[in-house]
Amino acid sequence: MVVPSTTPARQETATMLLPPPSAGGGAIPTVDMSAPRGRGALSRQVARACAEQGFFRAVNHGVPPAGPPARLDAATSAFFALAAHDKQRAGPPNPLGYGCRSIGFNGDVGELEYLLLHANPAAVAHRASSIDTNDPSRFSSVVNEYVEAVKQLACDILDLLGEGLGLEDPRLFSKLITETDSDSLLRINHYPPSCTVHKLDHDDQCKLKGVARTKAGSGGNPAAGGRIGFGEHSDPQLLSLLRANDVDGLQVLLPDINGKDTWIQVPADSSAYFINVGDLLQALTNGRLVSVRHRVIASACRPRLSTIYFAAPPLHARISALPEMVTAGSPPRYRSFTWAEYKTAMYSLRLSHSRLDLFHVDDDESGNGSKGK
Ligand SMILES: C=C1C[C@]23C[C@@]1(O)CC[C@H]2[C@@]12CC[C@H](O)[C@@](C)(C(=O)O1)[C@H]2[C@@H]3C(=O)O
Ligand SMILES: O=C(O)CCC(=O)C(=O)O
Ligand SMILES: [Fe+2]
Repeated sequence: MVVPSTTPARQETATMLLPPPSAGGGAIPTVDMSAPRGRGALSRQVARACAEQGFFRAVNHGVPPAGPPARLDAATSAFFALAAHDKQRAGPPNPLGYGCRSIGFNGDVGELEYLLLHANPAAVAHRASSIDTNDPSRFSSVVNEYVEAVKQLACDILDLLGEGLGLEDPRLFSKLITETDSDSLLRINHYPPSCTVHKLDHDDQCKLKGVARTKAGSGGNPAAGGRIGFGEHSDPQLLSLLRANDVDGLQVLLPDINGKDTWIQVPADSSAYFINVGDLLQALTNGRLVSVRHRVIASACRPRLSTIYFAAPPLHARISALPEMVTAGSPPRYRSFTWAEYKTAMYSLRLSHSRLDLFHVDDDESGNGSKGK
C-alpha cells in the first residue's frame, strides 16, 4: 500500500531550479514503464508518485516518438504557422476549438494559442474541417492515431495505479476512460517565443499586450520575471498525459522538505510523458492521490509546443470515494457528484480555483473563498 497523503498547511517559496533529468531529476519521480524490476514494483512506484507528488515523468513508455507524436506535432505546427485569420476559422473556443490568449470563460489569460479538441473520432472529424481545410481527413487520422496511442498509455498507468492501491477491481479507473462516451480531451498549446512578443504584437497575430508577469508574493520567482504562459491550476479530469518539445516552461507546485510549497521547474524532455493526477482521481481515492497544481512560465526564446491528453470518464459517471479508500480514520472527504456536475462548476470558476474544495463534505455551504476566485 502506498504512503497516505497528508496535506499540511503550506506556504510558498520561490521557484527552485532542478538539475536536468540526467542529473537525477530532484523531487520529480521518474518511472521506467518497461518495468525493469517487475510489475509489482512498477505499480507501487506509480502509486507512490501519484500519492506523494501527484506527478511523474514516464520514460520507456512504448509510444514511439517518431510515430504518432511526430505526425501530430507536424500537423499542429503547420496549423499554428497559418495566418491569424485562417486560424480564427477554428475558433473561438466554446470551450472547444482554437483559442488565442483567453482561457475559459472567466477572464483568464495566458501567453499562448491553443487547439482544444474532444478526443472522440466523430468530434475530431467535425472540427478537422475548420483546422485543415486542405486535407481534413488526414488531420483527423493523425489526431485519432495519437489519441489511441496515448489512451493506451493512460490505461496502462491507471491499471498500475489500481494495482498499486490494492483496489478490488484494479481496472476500475481504466474502464472509466474506455467507455465509448468518455469525455476525454486533447489540448495542443503553442507558446510563442518570449523574444518575439513585440513582433507578434506588430503583426497582430494574437494580441499579447499587457502580459501577465509572475510576481513576488504570489508564488512566482521574482528573479526570473517570466511571463505567464498558462496560469496556476489543477487539471479537473482523472489523469493528464503531457508531451512537449525540448523547451522548458512547465512548473509544478510541490512541498519542500519543510512542507513549504515550492514551484519546481520541470526540465524539458521531449521523449518523456509527464503524468499528473487530476481532481477526479483525488476524489475517487478520497485524497490518497493528489491533484498537482502546475503552470507554464514563458521565458524561452524558442516556441514551446505541448500536447496534453486529459483522460476523463463519461459525463454521467458518478464520482465518490471508493470503499477501499474509506476507513474509520479516513471518512469520505468529498460528497458524491457526477462528472457533468463537476464540469458545470469548473466552467463557472477561474483557472486557479481549488474547485474540489467546493465538494468537500465540510465545505458544502462555504465554497473555498480564499483561493483563486
Ligand atoms: C478557466 C478555465 C479553463 C478550463 C475551464 C476553467 O473554467 C477551469 C479549468 C480549466 C481547465 C484546466 C485544464 C485543461 O486545460 C482544461 C481544458 C480543463 O479541462 O480545465 C481547462 C479548461 C479550458 O481551457 O476550457
Ligand atoms: O502547456 C503545458 O505545458 C501545460 C498546460 C496545462 O497545464 C493545461 O493545458 O492544462
Ligand atoms: Fe494543466
